[in-house]
Amino acid sequence: MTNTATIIGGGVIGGGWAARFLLNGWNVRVYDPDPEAERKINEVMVNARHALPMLYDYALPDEGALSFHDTIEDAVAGAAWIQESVPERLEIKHKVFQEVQAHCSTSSVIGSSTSGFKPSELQDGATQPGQILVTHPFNPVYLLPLIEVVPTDKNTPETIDRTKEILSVLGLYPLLVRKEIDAHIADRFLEAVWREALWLVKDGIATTEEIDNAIRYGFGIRWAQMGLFETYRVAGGEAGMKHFMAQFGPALKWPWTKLMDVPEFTDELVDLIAGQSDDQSGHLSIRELERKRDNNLIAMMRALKQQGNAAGQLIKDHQKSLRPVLTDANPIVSMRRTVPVDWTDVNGHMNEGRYGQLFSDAAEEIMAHVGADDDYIANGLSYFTVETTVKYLAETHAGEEIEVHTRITEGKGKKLRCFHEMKRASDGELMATCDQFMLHVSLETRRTCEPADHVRQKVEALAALHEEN
Ligand SMILES: NC(=O)C1=CN([C@@H]2O[C@H](COP(=O)(O)OP(=O)(O)OC[C@H]3O[C@@H](n4cnc5c(N)ncnc54)[C@H](O)[C@@H]3O)[C@@H](O)[C@H]2O)C=CC1
Ligand SMILES: C[N+](C)(C)CC(=O)CC(=O)[O-]
Repeated sequence: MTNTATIIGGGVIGGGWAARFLLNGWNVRVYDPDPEAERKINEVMVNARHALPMLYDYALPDEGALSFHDTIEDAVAGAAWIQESVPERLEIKHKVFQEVQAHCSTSSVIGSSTSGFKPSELQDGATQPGQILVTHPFNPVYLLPLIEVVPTDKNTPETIDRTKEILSVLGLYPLLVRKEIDAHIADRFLEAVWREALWLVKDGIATTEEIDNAIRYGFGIRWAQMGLFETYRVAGGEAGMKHFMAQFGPALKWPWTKLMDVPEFTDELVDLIAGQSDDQSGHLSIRELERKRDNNLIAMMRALKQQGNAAGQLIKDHQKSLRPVLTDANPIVSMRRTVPVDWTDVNGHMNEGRYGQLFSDAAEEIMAHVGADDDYIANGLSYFTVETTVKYLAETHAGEEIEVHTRITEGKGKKLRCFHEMKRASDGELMATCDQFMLHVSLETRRTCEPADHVRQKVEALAALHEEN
């Protein structure tokens, strides 16, 4: 039987929750008095359907059914999970819980998206307080996995387990907050950074864009892969966390922040932090952690490069200056590069799919060399590959430098055939070959056509040169 979730309040966050449930095969019933709610949720769904499936290598379950309801009573019928996402006002949330609990099953989980209220404040005056707990998400809920689960002692261990279990089934990461506190864990950081940023803007130190750049070109990328403490453990060098705290401890007394209410770095606190850091990361040496960090950063920055975003666009621009100018040799060295970490697979070597990428990139360099460059393509002419034969001859691994040597083995009219040899740069060992047959096309009709004269002539000249093998 399909599970049912009820979303009370279908704004930014409620819409994200609805999408997360629907795309994981749950039926979703929405209650929101705003007449625009249905349109807004349907718009969120368009983005979510585009985004969430791309995270996975396998298809998601069939989407659940979405329905809108005029009353809370109707909306909560049959719901295993009820997610409250109404505005951050305690009196509105209390009123909603009263009505929800008057009609829902006593076995439903009632999660609140509240950014900052403590669960005990939410439970205050409730008919069945133990049914309500904080399940605080992060925008966009359909993509970001963190859910802060904040219970009180009124919630039974069974309720907490069930909550965590359902969230996990939805692909979410339930982080149990062991003690309730205003704004939970993550929003306390966001608040600290937000408040500092407000001061920097107000005091004319930085613009909003400069602040965003300070985050996204540097520590923001770092945080995404190692968080705060593991990052600082590595920053302590071989001596680790204790050294980091000894070095930067005095800064707690310096005016490095507007938030001057800081804890004293007593021996007890230093030992507590260093001990927890050892438990968390002590199984890896600093060098291993550095390697892990670097591999993560490479994978993330290469993903950002693909999207042309901030640090990724920077790499893209810089890489233009690294692009070699090809020369008319026999063969042409069409590509020289290092195997990146995200090209390897379960066997620890370059995945066969990436050979296709490598030879395709080499072919693009050859295309540009014969005049089928970015401007030519922008004018509606290009080459499409119609056949490739790849032979895998020796393994290659992340970090290895490789070259592609290319010969044009057929170059007449619409036809362009390349024979690529992938070699290890250090000793020239042949590692793979690719016989690639391309046809010249019009990007308008998507059908073959004759190339422009200058391209045809260049292709023919290179084919003649490469015949002399
Ligand atoms: N926007 C954000 O970045 C995040 C917000 N949250 C929390 O999620 C909750 C909702 O915030 P948003 O979605 O941003 O607000 P929002 O303003 O986008 O959506 C609130 C929705 O609740 C509806 N609503 C108002 N009164 C209602 C009622 N009595 N019954 C049912 N629906 C009602 C409104 O029509 C609106 O569609 C808040 O508690 C907020 O702190 C949590 C994480 C992030
Ligand atoms: C600004 N905020 C307090 C509403 C932020 C959150 O609660 C979490 C998020 O998505 O940033």
